[in-house]
Amino acid sequence: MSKKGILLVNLGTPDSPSVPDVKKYLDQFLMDERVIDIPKLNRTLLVKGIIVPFRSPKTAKLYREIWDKETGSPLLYYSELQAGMLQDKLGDDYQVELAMRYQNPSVESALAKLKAALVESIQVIPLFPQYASASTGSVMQLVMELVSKWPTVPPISFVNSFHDNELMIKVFAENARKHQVESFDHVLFSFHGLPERQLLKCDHTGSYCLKNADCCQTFNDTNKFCYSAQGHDTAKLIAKELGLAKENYTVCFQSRLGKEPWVQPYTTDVLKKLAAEGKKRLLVFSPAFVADCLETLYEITVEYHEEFRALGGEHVQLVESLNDNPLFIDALAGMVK
Ligand SMILES: C=CC1=C(C)c2cc3[nH]c(cc4nc(cc5[nH]c(cc1n2)c(C)c5CCC(=O)O)C(CCC(=O)O)=C4C)c(C)c3C=C
Ligand SMILES: [Fe+2]
Ligand SMILES: [Fe+2]
Repeated sequence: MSKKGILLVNLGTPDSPSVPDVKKYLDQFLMDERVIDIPKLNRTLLVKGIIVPFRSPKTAKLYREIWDKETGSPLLYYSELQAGMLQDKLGDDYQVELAMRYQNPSVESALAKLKAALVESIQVIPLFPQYASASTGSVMQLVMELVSKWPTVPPISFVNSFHDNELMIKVFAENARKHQVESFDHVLFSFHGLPERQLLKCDHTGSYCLKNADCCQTFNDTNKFCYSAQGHDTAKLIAKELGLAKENYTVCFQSRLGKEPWVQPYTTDVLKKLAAEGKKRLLVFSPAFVADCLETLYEITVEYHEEFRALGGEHVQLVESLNDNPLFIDALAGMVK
């Protein structure tokens, strides 16, 4: 009997923390028309002429800080564990493959394995809880481009987002409890940032998102594909699970690239505000990711910690990501049709 194919796709990571490998990774990532969504000539000049040559040595240094001698990139390591655990959970009726949108294992190679196994259908689960054109949308586009060229196109389906998945919310809350939430002065939900332009593009009405200060803070039928609205909802659900009052947490956005406005408030501005208010200890969730990666293990754990201390704060504590938590694997299994 033929199997059902499951394709898990995360963002991607360089093959090694060397400058040439980081260059290759950033080049492929930032040349994606959904990531730097400007005309191709401008994108090429910006990415190949400025960002890749100047950013790669700096980014390679950061990757060296988080690279494990035995297991390599944390993002790839946890993604492989997740795929293996999901395969074990689903059993022989399924074939689970892992791919990275950028670099390796490539989406093309993972799809080729499913094709060779003559799977009867493919379900794609982009490993991003909140939908963004630059992440989920990009995975969907690439998979559709590749599969559309096959002589037999199998039944194919996509998970669009899972920002409110109950088991996922429980795992984030469970991971936070390990740090005694009540011992912190304030809690941050720091999401990966996104250019405001990309948020506006995903506003189907063309007249809702960013039209007033709190338009994305409530999740509703009009903004259900909005990355910011989904993020606020994820934060609200985790806060509810922990019994956190509204005044004790803040949703913010990190990792801005370039000079254009990105979704706000920026995490660095929130750190400044909280330090000025005399807050000393912060607990920080990063619920845009399902696995620890450069953005959590370096940007939050090292950079924001140091930044906050320099401002008079004492400690920034990261809440571990979903990683290899069996409940998260149950969550993934629950998404499988
Ligand atoms: C939530 C998922 C992600 C979205 C949406 C996203 C958008 C986005 N990212 C950049 C630029 C960079 N991101 C980088 C690292 C990075 N980004 C994500 C996820 C999302 N990005 C992850 C999981 C990681 C870490 C990967 C790892 O190996 O651990 C980087 C590289 C690091 C650096 O040089 O700072 C860049 C660059 C843009 C421009 C963008 C949306 C337009
Ligand atoms: Fe990113
Ligand atoms: Fe919005």
